[in-house]
Amino acid sequence: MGRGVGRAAGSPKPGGRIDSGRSCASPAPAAIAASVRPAASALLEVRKRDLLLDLRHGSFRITTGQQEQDAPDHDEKRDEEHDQAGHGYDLGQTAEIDDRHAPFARAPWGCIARAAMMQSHSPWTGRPIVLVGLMGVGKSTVGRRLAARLSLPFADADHEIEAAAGLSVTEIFDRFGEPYFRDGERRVIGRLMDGTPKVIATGGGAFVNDETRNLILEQGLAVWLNASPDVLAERVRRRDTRPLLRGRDPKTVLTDLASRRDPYYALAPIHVSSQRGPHEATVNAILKAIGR
Ligand SMILES: Nc1ncnc2c1ncn2[C@@H]1O[C@H](COP(=O)(O)OP(=O)(O)OP(=O)(O)O)[C@@H](O)[C@H]1O
Ligand SMILES: O=C(O)C1=C[C@@H](O)[C@@H](O)[C@H](O)C1
Ligand SMILES: [Mg+2]
Repeated sequence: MGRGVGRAAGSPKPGGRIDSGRSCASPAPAAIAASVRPAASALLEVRKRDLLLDLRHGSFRITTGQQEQDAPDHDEKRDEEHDQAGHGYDLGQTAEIDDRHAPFARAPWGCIARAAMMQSHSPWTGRPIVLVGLMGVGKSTVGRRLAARLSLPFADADHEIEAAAGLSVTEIFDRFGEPYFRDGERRVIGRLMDGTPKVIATGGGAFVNDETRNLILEQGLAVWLNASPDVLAERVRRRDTRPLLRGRDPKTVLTDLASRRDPYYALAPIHVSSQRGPHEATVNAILKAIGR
């Protein structure tokens, strides 16, 4: 079932391009290997640094005593209601700088400001802030809140693609296939990266595309939102709008995607972990990480 995107029923743009631009040729295996090698070595470097700066203590915890609830990214009113009601679990909730790639993993709250400064290799200078990461991590719902906190426009790449195509993401996958969606995604993000300050939530696979990733890294400030497969699987179960998960066990798929995509996401200069907890905790962690 697709997300409603305000299209004229039965009048998709037939076989047309989702956005203006060039078509995307599949990368040759050698090109993929060349792209992955620096990603893996970057990851290794970060891990080495993590070992040297061993700040592994407690966690920044917020307890709201309520279950984390669904908050569809396109339903702002409902999202806000959930926010006011409070998200999360009756256990301690965590929003922290990424626990594998940052030197201040699981640091107590008092350490996070200092740690965030250490992590801010690229403090925000007004470039588009681009959220990347796996499905369900919160790019859309956190991104919209982040934009509100910074008084910036917000754009959701998935929604932009849907609006341009007059079809939901699921319908685009079904009618035209994933390569067509990826091509549209690349061009839509190219259009969104217009140099003006804004927050952009990407689709989960966007940052894996070499051209898209390079554009974001060159012209934006990429923030990797990360969460454990358990947390992701809980979140994505709430909506049946992700074609890559249809009829499959979400945790299995997300664990597999994480192993393949994390080396790419790790190339983002800012890493923020979004574990169980309110969206605002993740927003706060991002703001600290980008020096705001
Ligand atoms: N602290 C939190 N951080 C992020 N998401 C949360 C949080 N608490 C609850 N959620 C919920 O997780 C679900 C997934 O979030 P969202 O749709 O923003 O993910 P996404 O990264 O945009 O996924 P996709 O790549 O599929 O678009 C939503 O229902 C959202 O409300
Ligand atoms: O991780 C992915 O590949 C995807 C994530 C979603 O945001 C959508 O872009 C689409 O469902 C594909
Ligand atoms: Mg999204």
